[in-house]
Amino acid sequence: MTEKTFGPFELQKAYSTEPVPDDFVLRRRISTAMRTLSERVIRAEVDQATLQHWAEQLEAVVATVGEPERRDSKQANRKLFTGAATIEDLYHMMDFDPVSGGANPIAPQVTWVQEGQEGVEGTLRLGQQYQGPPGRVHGGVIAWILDAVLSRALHAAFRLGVTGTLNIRYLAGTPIEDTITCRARITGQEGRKIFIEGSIWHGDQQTVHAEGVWLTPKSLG
Ligand SMILES: CCCCCCCCCC(=O)SCCNC(=O)CCNC(=O)[C@H](O)C(C)(C)COP(=O)(O)OP(=O)(O)OC[C@H]1O[C@@H](n2cnc3c(N)ncnc32)[C@H](O)[C@@H]1OP(=O)(O)O
Repeated sequence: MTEKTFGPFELQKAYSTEPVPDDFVLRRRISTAMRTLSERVIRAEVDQATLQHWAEQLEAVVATVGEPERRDSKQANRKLFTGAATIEDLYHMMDFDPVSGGANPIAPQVTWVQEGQEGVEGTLRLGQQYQGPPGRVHGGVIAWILDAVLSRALHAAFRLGVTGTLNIRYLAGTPIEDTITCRARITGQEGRKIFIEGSIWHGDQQTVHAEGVWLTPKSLG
């Protein structure tokens, strides 16, 4: 049987509907364990002997992993633009994303509840490792997440671009260890410049407003 292949506009749908490749089932398990571990060890009240034991066990895992060769993600990207990307290629492009990528151990996991031309909405919960002021999410982490959420609104509208400018207004503290909601939508376009706005909410309270300009590359615009 010929393997199914995909182009840029099928990427999002295929990623959410095709079966997860076997190796990504395992890559996601590894990343979930690493994310859980990083949340649990932060500020853990344990004795010196326990810390020593954890350090040795983790150093042993790092030594076992070594420095494996990596696949070149540019190749998968090129295949996508000619409609020749396999599901494995799509996972190599999407699943290591630093926000929401299931196979990236540092990626906060967003549950997308809406994705379309009219905008995107997702929920997430950030743990202790993302704390800035006590009980609140670090401002830089908020910018990191919103860059990805506003980019997602661009992709959901079948457009491509890179962040040119991202302005963030912190309206109130955003809590860690509770569910927060992120939203974004395209508000306008002038030539290659696409204007996007976004927000973070805790319940009914808006804690962050963001607006930015994304630039479609000259080669595509
Ligand atoms: C291809 C898709 C890949 C998707 C991957 C996921 C992306 C996730 C989001 C990211 O994190 S992207 C990474 C962070 N961003 C970057 O690394 C971008 C680095 N900067 C650049 O590559 C260039 O500076 C940029 C493409 C943004 C602009 O260069 P150009 O040579 O295309 O801009 P040009 O000088 O031709 O200006 C075109 C218009 O855009 C305006 N402009 C240029 N840079 C701007 C900027 N930085 N912000 C806002 N507007 C900008 C400029 O004033 C002008 O406006 P007007 O047409 O009205 O005169």
